[in-house]
Amino acid sequence: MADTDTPGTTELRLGTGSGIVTRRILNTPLRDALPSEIPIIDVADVYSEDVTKRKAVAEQVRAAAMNTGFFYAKNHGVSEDMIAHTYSTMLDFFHQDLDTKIKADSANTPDHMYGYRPPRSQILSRDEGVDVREAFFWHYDPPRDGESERTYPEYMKGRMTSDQFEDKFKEALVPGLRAALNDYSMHFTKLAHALTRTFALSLDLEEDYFHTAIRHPEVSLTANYYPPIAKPPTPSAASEVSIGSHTDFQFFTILSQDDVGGLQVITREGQWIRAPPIPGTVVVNNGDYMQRITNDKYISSVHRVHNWSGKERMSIPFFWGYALSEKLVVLENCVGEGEEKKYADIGCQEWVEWRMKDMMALNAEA
Ligand SMILES: O=C(O)CCC(=O)C(=O)O
Ligand SMILES: [Fe+2]
Repeated sequence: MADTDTPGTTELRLGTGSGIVTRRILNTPLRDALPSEIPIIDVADVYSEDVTKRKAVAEQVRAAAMNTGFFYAKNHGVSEDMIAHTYSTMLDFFHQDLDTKIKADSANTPDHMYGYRPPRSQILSRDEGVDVREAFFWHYDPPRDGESERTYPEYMKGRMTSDQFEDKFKEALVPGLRAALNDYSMHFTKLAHALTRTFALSLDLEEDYFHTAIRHPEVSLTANYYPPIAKPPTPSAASEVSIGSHTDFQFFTILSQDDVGGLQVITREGQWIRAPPIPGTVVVNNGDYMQRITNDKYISSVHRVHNWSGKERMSIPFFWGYALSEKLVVLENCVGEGEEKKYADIGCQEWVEWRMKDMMALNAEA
C-alpha cells in the first residue's frame, strides 16, 4: 500500500466502476466480520410460493446490500456434493505441472473467456503487489441453461462453446472438467435467477423488473487456486497478495470457498474484516452494476484474499451480469429528494470496455 499520509489511514488506489478512485483504509488491525457486517441470510424462501416470505428474505438482503454489500446465503439449494465434486475436479487440474496447464492458456482463447491463467501474471492492485493466484476461467453455455432462454443472442454468436474449448485443449484438461464446470454453472444460474428477483424486491421494484436484462445473462465463473503465501512482517512490506483489492464488475457475485479462509472485505468505514468460510453457505456480494444502478445506495465492496494459512486454498466465484447488449440505467426510486443521478446511462459492452481500460491504466502506473 502507499505510504500513510493521514494519521490513522492508508491510501488504496482502485480501478472501480467510477474510474480510478482512492480509498482511505483504517490502519486498525484486520479483524473478523461481525454478524451485523456480513450477516447469514436463510434464502430458502426465495423459492417460496408465498410472496410475503420472499419479501422477508428481500428485506434482509436490502439491509446487507446497503451495509457492507456482502452476505452469506444458507439453505441456497445448490447441492454440496456437486460443489465438492467440482472442487476435487479442479484440484486435479491445478495439481498438474505448469507445462501441462499452460497448454490451456486463456491468452489463446478468443476474448479470454476460457482457460488457465498462470500464477504471478496479473496485478489487480498496484499498491499491493503481484497476484499469486492461478485461475481457470469458464463461460456460460446458453444451450445448457435450464432457466434462461436456451438460445444465443446475436452478440454471443461466434463465441467459443465449452465443447469447442474441450476439443481444442483436451491435452491440458482432466477427465470430467467440462461436465463439472457446466454443472456448477447451471446450478448457480438457477440460484442467481432467484436472487435477481430477491434483489428486485429489495429495491421495491416489481419482482421480474430485471427479467429482460438477464434473459440472456452474461455469466462467467473462475476457479481460483491460491498456493499459500508468507505473511509479511508489516502490511507495507507486502510485495505479493493472493488476489489484490478489487470490486467485481457485474450485477452480483455468488462465491463458494473451501474451508481454508483468506477472503477479506472493506467495510463502509474503511475497516478490513475477514469473511471466513461458513459451512453450508455461499457468499453473495454486490458488483459494480448494482452500485451504478442504485446510485451508490448499494455499494460494490472492495475485497481481496491473503492466503496466509500455509495450505492451498480454492474458491469459485460465479459472476452474474446483464447481457452485454443491455444498458445500465440509474433506478428512479434510488434517487432521493434533492439528489441527482450520479451516472449517465451506459451500454454494458461499453461500460465493461471502459472498466477494463481503467484496470489496465492502474496496472501500467509505476
Ligand atoms: O477467493 C475469494 O474468496 C475471492 C475471489 C474474488 O474476489 C474474485 O475472483 O473476484
Ligand atoms: Fe472478486
